[in-house]
Amino acid sequence: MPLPKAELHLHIEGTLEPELAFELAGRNGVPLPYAGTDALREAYRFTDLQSFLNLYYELMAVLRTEQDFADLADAYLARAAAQGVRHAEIFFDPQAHLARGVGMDTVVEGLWRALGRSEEKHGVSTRLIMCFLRDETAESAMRTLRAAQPYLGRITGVGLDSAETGHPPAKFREVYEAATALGLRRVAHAGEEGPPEYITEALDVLGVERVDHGLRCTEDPELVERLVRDRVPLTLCPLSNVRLRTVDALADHPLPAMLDAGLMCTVNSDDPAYFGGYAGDNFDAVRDTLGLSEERLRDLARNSFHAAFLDDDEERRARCLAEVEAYTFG
Ligand SMILES: Nc1ncnc2[nH]cnc12
Ligand SMILES: [Zn+2]
Repeated sequence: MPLPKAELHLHIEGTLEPELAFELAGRNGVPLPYAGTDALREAYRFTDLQSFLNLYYELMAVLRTEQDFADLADAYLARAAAQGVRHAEIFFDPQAHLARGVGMDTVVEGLWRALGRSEEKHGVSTRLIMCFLRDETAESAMRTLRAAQPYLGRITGVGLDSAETGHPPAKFREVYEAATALGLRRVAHAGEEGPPEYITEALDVLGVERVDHGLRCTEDPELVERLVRDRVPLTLCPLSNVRLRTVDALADHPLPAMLDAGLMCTVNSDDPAYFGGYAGDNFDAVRDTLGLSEERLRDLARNSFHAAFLDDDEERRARCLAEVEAYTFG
């Protein structure tokens, strides 16, 4: 039995496995410029974030109907559950779908078909976090927030993703203010490829409650001190960092040093279909390659539930934390 954990950094579009991509392409009559799943997997050789995003957005073309989004989410939840995920906070990128003529209703209601049954079917509780594409305009983000207003019963928070460099968080100040006024929780990708200043800005200007990645905080000792003091959760994604060449090799990943520094780290999969593994695979990789002790792994699991947006279900948080304490490593 795997260690129970919450996954807090997961793009649902990044769970599109080649097999499902071809199945949906066939179902929807969408041509794919790859001979088959092996040829598609061959394309998963990324040099940086942008090289990945190009393929990530291209493959989304196969997602057209509510059932497509439901199938995508259900496949992820089954895999996540098998790797010990008990709670998942799932990002989606509405602008990437709206731009292709797929409506907010199709995306949210489709995802909800799977998420609404997840606790019963997979034993995984869920939250939905709507991300704004930071390489689009602030006006587009604001229009997207307005388009999502009828669905706020299904959406817990907002996030910020896509190409980071040259797109500082402050660009989205007004959108985050509006999201806050609507009662939404706030996270943002920062310090994945971008500088530590983007992390500070996400905290100060956007008021984020967690930082997605936050890897480059290690370059700024004062920022590290602040993140430790304020117990700001960081949603790290070790296998993603290797595939996108944010770190040279997993053995060089700063996770052990970040834990030593007292940072509230969590381990997540980001885009598991593209980066070689789901949440449990990321845990296994950091255990095997970075030599994290069982107590360190348990800390990561504890952190994940403490950092989860479970304030409206403290009973579930407590139950999951009790499972972490009771877990015996095999
Ligand atoms: N790792 C990542 N960074 C930024 N945007 C993303 N969108 C999907 N995965 C992402
Ligand atoms: Zn991400």
